[in-house]
Amino acid sequence: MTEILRVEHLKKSYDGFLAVNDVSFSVDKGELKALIGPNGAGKSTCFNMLMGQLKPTAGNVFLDGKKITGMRPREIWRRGVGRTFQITGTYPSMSVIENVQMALISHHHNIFSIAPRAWKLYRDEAFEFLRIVDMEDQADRPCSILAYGDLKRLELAIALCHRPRLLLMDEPTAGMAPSARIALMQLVADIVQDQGVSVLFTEHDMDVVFAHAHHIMVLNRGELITDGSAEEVRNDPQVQEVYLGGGTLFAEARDA
Ligand SMILES: Nc1ncnc2c1ncn2[C@@H]1O[C@H](COP(=O)(O)OP(=O)(O)OP(=O)(O)O)[C@@H](O)[C@H]1O
Repeated sequence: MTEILRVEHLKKSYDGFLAVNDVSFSVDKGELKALIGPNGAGKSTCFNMLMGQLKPTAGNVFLDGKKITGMRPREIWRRGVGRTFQITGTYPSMSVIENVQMALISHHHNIFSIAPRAWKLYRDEAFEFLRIVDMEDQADRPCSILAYGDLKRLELAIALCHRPRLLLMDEPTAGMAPSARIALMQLVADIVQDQGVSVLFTEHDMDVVFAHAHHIMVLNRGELITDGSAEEVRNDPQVQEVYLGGGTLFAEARDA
């Protein structure tokens, strides 16, 4: 497999406190990889450095072999790294398809196409993206009345409009019912397989992680303690110590 993302010796210190300490890993093309760890392990800090929102204290990030460390978020996004957030960012006053059309207008650099003409633009293409997330029958519904799980799927369609080669998903199933979580991640896994996009995601729900991730990395107190298959991670004594020996993650998974 060819790697799309390489992270080398990444470090982030907040006033002397090492939130991420010497983390190195890679993500392959077409890979669905999870970054897990207890609360405060450094997952968001790591994501924010990959996306350019935070400047690393040390270390480097390479996309397709090119150094992107220290680049602005927009430049990293332009190079093909997309992101979805824990809190969805759709426009509630618009319909489902209009939200996708807005993303396509931005993708095609057509931001001067102001309404009313704008709503005719890219409608067929928008339908294609809604089809990918199985929402074409909801195209003309206002976003404000969508169920939370549908909003998440819409957000995924919007992220795909920019044809990301790598998608970073920060707790994609946060706030969802357990059955809806599995369904959303199944959709993501299908997209990875059908579109060849790579996905790196953080997640607290272990059922979701172990059901879908090709590989799993475990971060604990800023350090990467393992990076392997579900089987390797499950049997890793350090991981068992973190989660069974007083860590919070298994408890959260059980209570979910
Ligand atoms: N801006 C900041 N200033 C100081 N400390 C911070 C800042 N942001 C995060 N931290 C600390 O860095 C550590 C890692 O935080 P981070 O949010 O990256 O963890 P996380 O694994 O994403 O946690 P969670 O699962 O709860 O979202 C925590 O101890 C946190 O308190």
